[in-house]
Amino acid sequence: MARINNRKNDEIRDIKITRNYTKYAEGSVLIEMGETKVICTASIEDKVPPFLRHTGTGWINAEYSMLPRSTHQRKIREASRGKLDGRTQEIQRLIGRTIRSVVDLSKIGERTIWVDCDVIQADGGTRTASITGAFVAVVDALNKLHKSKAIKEMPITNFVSAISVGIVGQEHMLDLCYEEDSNAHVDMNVIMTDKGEFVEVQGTGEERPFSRNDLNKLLELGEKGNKELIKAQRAALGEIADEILGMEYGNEVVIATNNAHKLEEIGAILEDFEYNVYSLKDVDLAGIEIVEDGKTFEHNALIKARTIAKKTKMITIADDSGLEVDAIGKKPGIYSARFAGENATDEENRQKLMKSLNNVAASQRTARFVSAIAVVFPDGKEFVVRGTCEGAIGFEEKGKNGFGYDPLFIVSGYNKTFAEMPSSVKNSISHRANALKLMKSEFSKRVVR
Ligand SMILES: O=c1nc[nH]c2c1ncn2[C@H]1C[C@H](O)[C@@H](COP(=O)(O)OP(=O)(O)OP(=O)(O)O)O1
Ligand SMILES: [Mg+2]
Repeated sequence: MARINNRKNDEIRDIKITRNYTKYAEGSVLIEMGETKVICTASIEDKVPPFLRHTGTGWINAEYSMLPRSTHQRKIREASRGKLDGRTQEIQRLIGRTIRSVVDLSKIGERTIWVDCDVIQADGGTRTASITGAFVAVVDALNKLHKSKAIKEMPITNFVSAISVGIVGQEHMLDLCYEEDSNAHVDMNVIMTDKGEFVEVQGTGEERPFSRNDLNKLLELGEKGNKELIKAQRAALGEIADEILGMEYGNEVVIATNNAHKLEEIGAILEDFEYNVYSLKDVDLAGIEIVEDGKTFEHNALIKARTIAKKTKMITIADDSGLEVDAIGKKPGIYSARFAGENATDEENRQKLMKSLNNVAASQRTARFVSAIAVVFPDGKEFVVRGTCEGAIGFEEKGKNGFGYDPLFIVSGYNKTFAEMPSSVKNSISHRANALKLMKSEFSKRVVR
C-alpha cells in the first residue's frame, strides 16, 4: 500500500525548525512536520508554584491548544467553551512531564518556564511535533538565562523528541499524517532522548490488540524517527547543541603522518575501525612540515595531531615512534628519524645504529620500539596512549619487509626481525598495533555513537 506523498513506511515527513519565530518569548520556535505546524514558545517567569517556594528549585509548565481553523472543520475555541477538554489536558501534561524529564530543575533557580504550544495547522502528530519544537524553544530560553549569567550552567541533561508510529492496514508506519492516523488501528507516540532512552511510550490498540512483535517493530520505527528529529534539533541549535551534547565528530579521521609506511600500517591495523581513514594527501596537506620539538613521544604525537586537527577540523590521529636501545641510553628514542642527522634516510640511520653498537655483545643489545598515538578531536579534546614491542638489535640487516629499523630489530619470542615477517604478523604484535588497540578502546569511551 502506497503512502501519501509516496513516503516509505520508515520515513519521516520533511521537518523544519525555525527559531526566534516571534519576538517576545525567550524561546520561540515554529516547527513544521509535513503539513503540521506548531508555534512553541518558552517564557521565563521569576516565580514558582507555592509548593516550590524557598526550595531554590524551578518548575516547567506546559499548555497546548489548537487554533480554531487548524483543522478541517472549525473547532470552537476552548476559551469560548470555558473549559479544556480531556485531550488537551492530557497533551499538555505530557509535554510538561517530558520537558521536565530532561531539565535539571534544581539548576534553574526559583523560576517557572512556561511552555506554550499552539497548533496553527494540524495534519497528525501535533503533540509529538509540540514536544520536539518545545524542547528547542526551552533550550533557547535557558541559553538566554545562561548567557546573562542568571544560571551557572546549562541545566539540560538530554535532548528529547517525539514521533508517532502506528499500524495502518498491515503496515507499520512512522510519523503518521492525519489521514493515516484516522485509519490506524494501533497508534503510538514514542518519546526518546539523544541517548536512545525512553521518556514515555503511549500505545493503544484502538481497534484491535497488537502483539509483542508489533510493539518491537513500532519501537524500532520510533527510535529511527527520533534519531532524525534530534539531528534536526541539533542542526537548528548549532553551537548551542554542541555546548550541551559535545561536538558531533562525523565519521572520518585523518592520519597525520608523512611516512607512507606508517600510513599503510595504521590503515591496515584500523581496518576494523568504524571510521573512514584519510591521509594527509586526501586532505591536501601532503608534505606539511611540523616541527617535532616535544621532549617525549607523547608530546610529539600530540603536536602533530593538534596541528592537523586545527587545519582540517577533523578527528586526527598521529603516531610518534622510535627505537630505544638500552646499551646506548635508550637512544635514538624520539630522535630516531633524525639519528644520522636532519633528513637522514632509513639506511643512514641503520648504519649509524650499527656503528653505535660496535662491540656490544648479543645479550646487551636489548631494545624496544615505542609508539605514542595521539588523538585530537575538532573541539580540542585529546588523549594519547603508548604501545611498545620488546626485542634486540641484530648484528646485520635481515629481511626486506617493513621500513626504518625493521631489518635490525629482532622481535622477542620470534627470533626474526620485523623485516622478515609478513606485514600481517608485524601489524598484530608491533608497538603501533599495541598503541592503536589502546587507542580504539579509549576512543570508544569518549565518542558515543
Ligand atoms: O615500526 C617501525 N619499524 C621500523 N622503524 C620504525 C617503526 N616505527 C618507527 N620507526 C622509526 C622510523 C623513524 O626513523 C622513526 C619515527 O619517527 P617519527 O617522527 O615518529 O615518524 P616520521 O618522521 O617517519 O613520520 P611522521 O612524523 O610524519 O609521522 O622511528
Ligand atoms: Mg617525524
